[in-house]
This record gives sequence, C-alpha cells and structure tokens, in this order.
Amino acid sequence: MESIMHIEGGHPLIGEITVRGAKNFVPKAMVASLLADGPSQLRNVPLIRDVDVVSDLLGLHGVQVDFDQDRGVMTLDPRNVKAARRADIDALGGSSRIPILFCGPLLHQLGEAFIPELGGCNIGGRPIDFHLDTLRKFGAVVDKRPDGIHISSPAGGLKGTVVTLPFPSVGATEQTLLTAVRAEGITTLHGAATEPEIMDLINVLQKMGAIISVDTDRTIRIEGVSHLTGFRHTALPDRIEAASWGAAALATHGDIYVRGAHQPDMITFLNTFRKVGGAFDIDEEGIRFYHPGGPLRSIALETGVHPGFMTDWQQPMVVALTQAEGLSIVHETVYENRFGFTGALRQMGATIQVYKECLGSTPCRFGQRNFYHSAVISGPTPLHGADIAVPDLRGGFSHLIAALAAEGTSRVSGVDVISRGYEHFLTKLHQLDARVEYVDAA
Ligand SMILES: CC(=O)N[C@H]1[C@@H](OP(=O)(O)OP(=O)(O)OC[C@H]2O[C@@H](n3ccc(=O)[nH]c3=O)[C@H](O)[C@@H]2O)O[C@H](CO)[C@@H](O)[C@@H]1O
Ligand SMILES: C=C(OP(=O)(O)O)C(=O)O
Repeated sequence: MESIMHIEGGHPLIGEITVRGAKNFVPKAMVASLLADGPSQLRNVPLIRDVDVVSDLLGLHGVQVDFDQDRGVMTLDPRNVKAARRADIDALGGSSRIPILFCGPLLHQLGEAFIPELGGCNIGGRPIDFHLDTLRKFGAVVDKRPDGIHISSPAGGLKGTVVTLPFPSVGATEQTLLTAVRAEGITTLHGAATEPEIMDLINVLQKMGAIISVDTDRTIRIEGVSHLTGFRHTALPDRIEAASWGAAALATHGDIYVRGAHQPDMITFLNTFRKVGGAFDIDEEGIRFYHPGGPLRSIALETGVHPGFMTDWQQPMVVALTQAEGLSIVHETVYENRFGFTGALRQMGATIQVYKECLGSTPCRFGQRNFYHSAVISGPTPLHGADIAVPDLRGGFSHLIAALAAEGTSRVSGVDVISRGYEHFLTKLHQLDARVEYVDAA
C-alpha cells in the first residue's frame, strides 16, 4: 500500500541536520572500484537508493560490497569480477542513470558490457549519444539490438583518443575518464564538465594510479596505464542536499545548521542565497542557513554547468522565490523540461508562468523550440496546503518545502522517490521540528 505524507505547514524549520557524501559522486566512485586489481574503501557513504542500486549491480558483477551503514564505510572488492546475467541486470533497469558508467570499466575487465534501461529524473529527453560516440572513439563496438545496447572491446583493447563534447555533460565526462584511465595511450577530452563531483572522481582515480591533468579551458588529458590499485577515499559532501535544506530554511522563515555543507563547492549558491535576502554563517563543520527577517528580494537566475548555478539547485530555490517581493526570472539551460514541478506550486497558491523563450542573458539550446524552460515567479504569495504528487527527486523535495511553508495540511504522494538522493529525510524533518507523518493511502 502506498504511503502518503501528511505535512502540516506554516512552521519554521529550525535545528541541525547532517549531510554525508554526494549522490552525484559516491555511486561513480563505487563504479571506479571495478577498475582496480584490489579492494577499495569509500567513506562518508550515504544511505540512499542510488547507492543501493549500484551496490546491487556491482554485486551482480562479482564485486564483494560490504557497507557499514551507520559509519558510512563501504569496502568494494573486485577481485572476482565476472559477467552478470542479462536478466539480473534488466531487473535493476530503470532505477538510476549510473549503469551507463559501467561500460568503460567492464570493457577493460571483461571485454563487453550491456546498457540496461536507464532511470533518473524525467526532466528532459536525456539522450546518451555523447556516451556512445565517446565509447566508439576508444574503438568500442556499439551494437544497438532490439533487446538493448551491447558494447564490446576491439581486438587489442581500447585505445586513447580525442573526444570533443558538444555540451559539457557530467555523465559523458565521467564516461571518458572511467574509460581513458586504462585505455592504451593518451586521451584528450575537450569541452569537459568540471563539477566538484567530477574533480573528486579524478581524486579517486589518481589515488588508484591514474595520470590525469585538468586545464582551465575544459580540457582534460588522461595518460592511460595498464593497471590500477584500490583506493581509500572520503566522499565530498552533497552540495545539492545542503542547498536544498538552505532553500527550506529560507522558504519557511527557518534556521538550519547543515553539518557537512562545504563552502568551496557552494559559492555560486551562496551568492544567490544572499542576493535573495537569505543569511548564512560558515564554520569549519558546516553552514548555518537562515531567514534574517524582512522581505526577500526577487532575482534573475540562469542555471548552467559548473561554476554556474546548478540545475539541481533550481527547483528548491524556486520555492523560496515564491516568497520574494516582485518578479523573479529563472532560465533553465541544462534540461529542457525541469519546470513540471511548478504545477503543484501553482495549486498551492504560487504565481508562476512558464515560457518557451530564453528569458536570460544567454540564448540556450532550448530557445525557439517547444520547451517550457523559462519561468517567471511573482511574489510574495501565501501558500496553502494541497494534495500533490512528487514528480521527480528535486521537484519532490521542492514540494515538501512548499508544503512546509504553506498554511494548512498537504498530502504528498510518491515521496519514496526522494530517498534516491536525500538520506533519512523524514528523520531529518523531525529533527527540524517539522510536523510530518506517513499515513497509509486509503
Ligand atoms: C547522477 C548524476 O550525476 N546526475 C547529474 C548529472 O546528470 P547527467 O550526467 O545525466 O547530466 P549531463 O550533464 O550528462 O546532461 C547535461 C545535458 O546534456 C545532455 N546530454 C547528455 C548526455 C548525452 O549523451 N547527450 C546529451 O544531449 C542532457 O540531455 C542534458 O541536457 O549531471 C546533471 C547536470 O549537472 C545533474 O542535473 C544530475 O543530477
Ligand atoms: C537529476 C538528478 O539526478 P539523476 O541524474 O540521477 O536523475 C538530480 O540529482 O537532481
């Protein structure tokens, strides 16, 4: 039976919570362990669904995964790596985007890989053409069959190459790194993404024995090596979760200390948070986010690849902007369909219009096409409780924030999706004195 979350809003979120390792890094470091000839240890691992899915997928490939959930310590031993049964891989299909990153490591270890149906948030078409083109550049043979995509190594193995990405894709950059580190010769990647999670993956690969240099012009150069060892690494903290709690503090007139939040990875978010009228204090252990009183200010905001304002911060921030005075403009330039969640906010009383035009200083790939990728938010508008359904991970957390800020009770269905990227979110909400509970759907 599906559980519905009942939220009695209108009370500020106050207190302290902790964030652990980043959802967009930890599963990738887990995949990197496949490249080693010995065990690895990863620390600061959160208990989230994407970590579970990747643990299961590694297990199917013969990797011994042991996870001490309380301490957040995971060991991964790839010494018995083997091909997984297709039916078992298919059974995990549709639950995460990470399986596509198994290609390079499996090609090196086994000579072949299979890409199951990918999951992840429904926020655009999410094609995988950059991934497949990149694998082909290394010499891999990509065979699109009716039952899925099969990839195999050429005789003599993968060779270093030159890859130029049409857009600085996070996943395709990681695909290139995880493939190039053990390909023969040098790989040069132009147009790379440089998100902090990618830099931490490079940290891991360097610990394993890889040779990787990063230039300031989005060029990454990898000198392939013939073998890699295991690593010991502490994952960088989740800057998306930290920002989400920051936005929740702002929208609910609250005050939240996020232990683990790391300023260097959040500079762009913190600038925007301050411009809107939010306040924060930074110390060695984390960041305190709070509403200092007085009106919030409207802003013009454009999402972009790092070091821009992350697309994954956009949805929580839009909820806070419903409480700012005047017109805020948000131009989403990374995904073509990331404003679906605003329907529920309108139902709760927000005034938000979405547009197909690029309402920002930079015309993006989605302008003049049929994508509602800009939004105008007029505030402040009081929010009221409603019955709403979670559309995706960040949209879902945004719905929780809106319900917590709203007067009255909201019933939110589909909240399980949120555990894909927010560890123990119900416990954390209780730690912040939120009035939330699960009720079985009638
Ligand atoms: C698990 C994970 O780390 N997810 C993050 C990752 O997703 P992910 O790695 O999937 O996102 P990408 O950076 O690859 O996607 C960026 C853009 O490139 C396009 N594209 C991508 C690949 C491709 O082969 N062809 C193509 O056209 C996408 O449709 C999108 O418009 O980076 C995104 C951008 O920071 C974040 O929102 C996601 O939270
Ligand atoms: C879009 C996201 O993730 P994924 O790529 O896993 O769908 C996200 O974390 O907001």
